[in-house]
Amino acid sequence: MSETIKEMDSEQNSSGSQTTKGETEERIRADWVEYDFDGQPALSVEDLDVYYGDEQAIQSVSMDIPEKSVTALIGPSGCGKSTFLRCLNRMNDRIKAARVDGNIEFHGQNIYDDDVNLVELRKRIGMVFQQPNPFPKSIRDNIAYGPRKHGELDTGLLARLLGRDDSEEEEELVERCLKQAAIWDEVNDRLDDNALGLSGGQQQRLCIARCLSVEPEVILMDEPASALDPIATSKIEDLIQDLAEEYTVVIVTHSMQQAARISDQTAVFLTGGELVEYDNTDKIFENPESQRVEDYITGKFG
Ligand SMILES: Nc1ncnc2c1ncn2[C@@H]1O[C@H](COP(=O)(O)OP(=O)(O)OP(=O)(O)O)[C@@H](O)[C@H]1O
Repeated sequence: MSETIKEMDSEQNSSGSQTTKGETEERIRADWVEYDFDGQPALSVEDLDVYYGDEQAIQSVSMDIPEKSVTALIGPSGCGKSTFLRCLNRMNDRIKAARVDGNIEFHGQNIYDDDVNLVELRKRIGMVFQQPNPFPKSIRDNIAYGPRKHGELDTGLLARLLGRDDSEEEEELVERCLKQAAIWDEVNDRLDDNALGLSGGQQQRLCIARCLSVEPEVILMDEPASALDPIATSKIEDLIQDLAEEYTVVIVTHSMQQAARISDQTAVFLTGGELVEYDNTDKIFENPESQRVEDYITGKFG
């Protein structure tokens, strides 16, 4: 693998002539060691390229993301981890300069097909960001907002008058999501308080509970603990591992220790948006195939 990368860096093939993009992609694929896992992929990424204007941020990435497990995306700053993560629920569509080529299959459909309903897609593939971003509303409303918006909960005066008040269902949903996100015990006596009054770690767990309220299958997390202290981080890490029993979690992290602690498989991206190695987390950290990955993990660069 490392030889391939060196060759690619020089942009010359063995006969000394310039390498075309097609040849480069072919070589990435030819050298690629497929990550073999038991079970089903939740998402299958094939030949993904992402450009911001003329700059390529992701280069011909293919990978299957196993369901109900934690997949960590690691690599040095600017290597494309967040860009890749945002492709998985089409958040890059919101960035004007971004252009995405390739396929990402979710339940047999390419999420980049024209007829994909983005609201529905992002409901099934939710996202948690680096900075906790609760709505400036009550704790209860943070959880109930999504289901109300999607028409799954009907509450309030009109609903009561029409005899289809879902207040009881809402109470159950709020409790279930807050319990799943391991924050119920800390907030159950103040559900009507403003969420902005919670600590950073509590706000982040509330955001995870909010994401769960619309019953996603996949949860994308972009450095969800990087703004938190070690105790809050540890709670988020425990929570992520618990969630992976039911959900597929994909997490971008700058912390190799965190990836090693909580993930089942790790994908290592290196500069230029190449996915250089993707394997079982123990294998990546103990015996990587690629010299460049070993150098990165042992701190020789990055
Ligand atoms: N909205 C944008 N517009 C233009 N270029 C962008 C945009 N977002 C990212 N990039 C560029 O794409 C490349 C990959 O960025 P990205 O944020 O995905 O990397 P990263 O690995 O997540 O970095 P970090 O670890 O620092 O968050 C970088 O060169 C970055 O400058």
